[in-house]
Amino acid sequence: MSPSPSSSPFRKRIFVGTFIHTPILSPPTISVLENAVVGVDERGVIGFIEEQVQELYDWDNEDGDSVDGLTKGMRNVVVKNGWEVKDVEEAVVGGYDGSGWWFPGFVDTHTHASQLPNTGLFGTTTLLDWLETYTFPLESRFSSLSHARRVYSRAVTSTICHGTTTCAYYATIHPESTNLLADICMEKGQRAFVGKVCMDCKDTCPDYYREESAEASLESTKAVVQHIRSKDPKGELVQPIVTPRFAPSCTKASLAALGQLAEDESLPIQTHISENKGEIALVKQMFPECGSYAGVYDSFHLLTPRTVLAHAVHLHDAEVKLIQDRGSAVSHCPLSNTSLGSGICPVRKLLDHGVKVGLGTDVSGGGSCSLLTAAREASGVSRLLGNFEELKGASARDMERMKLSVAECLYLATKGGAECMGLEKKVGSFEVGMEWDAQLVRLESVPEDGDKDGEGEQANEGIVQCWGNESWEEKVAKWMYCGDDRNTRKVYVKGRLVHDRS
Ligand SMILES: O=c1[nH]c(=O)c2nc[nH]c2[nH]1
Ligand SMILES: [Zn+2]
Repeated sequence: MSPSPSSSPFRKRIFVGTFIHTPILSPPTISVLENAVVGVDERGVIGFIEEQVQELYDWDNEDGDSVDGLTKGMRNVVVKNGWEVKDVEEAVVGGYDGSGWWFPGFVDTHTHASQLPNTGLFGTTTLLDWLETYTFPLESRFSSLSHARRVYSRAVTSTICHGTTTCAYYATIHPESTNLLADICMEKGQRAFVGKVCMDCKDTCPDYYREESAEASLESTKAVVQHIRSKDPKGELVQPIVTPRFAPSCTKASLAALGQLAEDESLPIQTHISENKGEIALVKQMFPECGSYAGVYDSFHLLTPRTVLAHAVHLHDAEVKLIQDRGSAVSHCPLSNTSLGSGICPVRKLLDHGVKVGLGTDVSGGGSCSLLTAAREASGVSRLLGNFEELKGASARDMERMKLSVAECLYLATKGGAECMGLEKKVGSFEVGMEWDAQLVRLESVPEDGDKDGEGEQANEGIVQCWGNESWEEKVAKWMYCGDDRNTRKVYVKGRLVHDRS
């Protein structure tokens, strides 16, 4: 049986090696803690962090062999921090040869677990015809629980294998299969936000969704909230999230009821905003009295400090200001924006206005569930945006500022995402008191004096190689630009090992 979110199936552990994280955005910083030990207690909480520990890897020191698998340096740190060595279950060593490091788990602020089977399918469509052609028919199949189990098990496993320790999921309109998605996250140990999709507007939703009324949508959302809270009352691992699909899918009655529910129950909210110009025109036509797309959500009390808005590609300045005033966040989904030809989200502008920004994979608009790929794409499109601004006559300095650095992209993938989801005190960086949501990253280490011409060695085709002369910052850049799930060797959530590829 899998442990409940609050149970404690393990004892104290120490994690050893190099720890890299991006704890601050301004100035963008890749912080490297070498020869370090992180102590994680029975609750999965970081109890201490010690850097530059002496005799850390000295398994055969003057005391003879290591005691209980802990070297003298490790034991000294444990005792110095008030723990007893006998209470430490194990020392998990990550990459002491310079080719591996511990990194915070990724926070995916926007994806659709139900759309996994359509990954890579969009043809020549853009948002509105893509929804009609590919997405609505696919999602209608989730009235079947066996179908839902098959897809959701694979979706959660895939994101975990790619280092995603927190994920904000859209399910579908079906409450039972949405509950199942939440159960699967709990079983597999992933931190998650799970939302039943609300879409009750008869003019914009397909015929086979006709049974969804504003009342039904609200009642089934409440049922999902209750189900998740019955299993995880404090939301330690999985939380419900109010999910109006996007303004055009919902009636005013439904938007109003969902805004009220979120307020009454202090629930987070996720939706889409300003992704595509046709969508924006539709919103203007459906909600002329609201002034703007962001104004629609604001009118229905759906713009809150716990709201995450996916895409935000074409916002007007006044909308950016409104979103910032309300403390809402943006999930930047660069791969999806590119695939569906939606445009490029001006992330620098959002950050300059003080809007919280994280990254989303947005499967299946996006063709990969990897947040590492999203970080890479965020860098790529930001560099292109600089060129577009140049065409519009921006200064060279402004053009240069559009580019997001490796440190910034990885910040968005970790701590930035945690801020969007209201989890910044728990996850996203390595600090005492935060929870151990982490991934062990390894590059392929190429031996300095290996076999001639690699003879006798199995070249690991395509995996990022580390030649021994790179700085830590360069290794991290190689990982972001060329890495994949083969580099993600172990994944922990709240101290629990949820993936082991080593
Ligand atoms: O990228 C997107 N994926 C969706 O499923 C969706 N629904 C509304 N708007 C959307 N955008
Ligand atoms: Zn989406």
